[in-house]
Amino acid sequence: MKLEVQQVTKRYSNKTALQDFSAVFESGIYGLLGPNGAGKSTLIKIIVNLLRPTAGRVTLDDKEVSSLKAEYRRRIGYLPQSVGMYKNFSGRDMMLFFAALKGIEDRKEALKQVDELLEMVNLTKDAGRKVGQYSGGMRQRLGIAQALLGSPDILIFDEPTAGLDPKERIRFKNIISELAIDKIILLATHIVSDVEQVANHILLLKEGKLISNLAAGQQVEQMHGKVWTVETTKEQYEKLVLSYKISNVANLGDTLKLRILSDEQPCPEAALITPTLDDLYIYYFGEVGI
Ligand SMILES: Nc1ncnc2c1ncn2[C@@H]1O[C@H](COP(=O)(O)OP(=O)(O)OP(=O)(O)O)[C@@H](O)[C@H]1O
Repeated sequence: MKLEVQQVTKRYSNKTALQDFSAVFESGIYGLLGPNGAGKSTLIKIIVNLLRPTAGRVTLDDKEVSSLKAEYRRRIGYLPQSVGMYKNFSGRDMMLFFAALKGIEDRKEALKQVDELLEMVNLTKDAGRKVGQYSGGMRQRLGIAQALLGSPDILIFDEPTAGLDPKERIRFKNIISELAIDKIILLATHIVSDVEQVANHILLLKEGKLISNLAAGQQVEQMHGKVWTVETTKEQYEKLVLSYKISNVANLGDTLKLRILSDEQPCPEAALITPTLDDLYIYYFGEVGI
């Protein structure tokens, strides 16, 4: 299975949201990382064939996805940033409705899948409650469950952990890891920890351009020799922050312990340390991805 995005550009009137984006997705988990407005949702909508690119194309096993229609829709599970739901439906009925949209016609099969997925996202005991009474996190979990209906072999999640508490975030990551065999999974997020440890590949998207696409380990590897630690006074910190990107500041009482991102040693006392994906994010995007 090979999903290929070929030189895709998307312009919205005077805004270029995506510029000449190319990537090949084969089975594995791909993390698409970028700050708000980077173009992640635009790319995803183009991949799932909800939006037409201004230029370029998307193919699945060399066939253009726009020509595959229902066949392609059946193979895709998609969690948009916001899933439309009927407030008066129970969680289970909402899922049965999604199952019908997905083309799962056999009622018994639909019920089986719905109950399994509700269990998977920890909503079994709330399955009979109205969706209108669900918390944001519960609705998000229902959204995740609907994406998994029909066991699609391509799963695309836009900001999947929005509204989830830490325990549910871990649960989501475990679900994804278990499902990953022989599937293409794409997770778009600005939250580094969403893709850390779970993604095999990391794509960095900045202002509509793909700036890096590497195996997860290689992404972090490229930061070797660029991450420094140093203990400073507040005054020294105020000087360093003007010239360097700082990925973390720990308050030690009288002093501050800094993580500095720099190609050269920022000050004589600075020592090199092992980089993380957080460091990479701040190196490229200059902001904290929490
Ligand atoms: N329908 C639209 N019309 C005009 N501009 C748009 C439209 N949709 C998105 N944009 C712009 O395109 C750029 C990319 O937006 P997009 O939603 O793809 O980014 P994103 O990385 O998903 O960000 P976020 O996480 O905030 O959704 C942004 O500058 C956005 O304002």
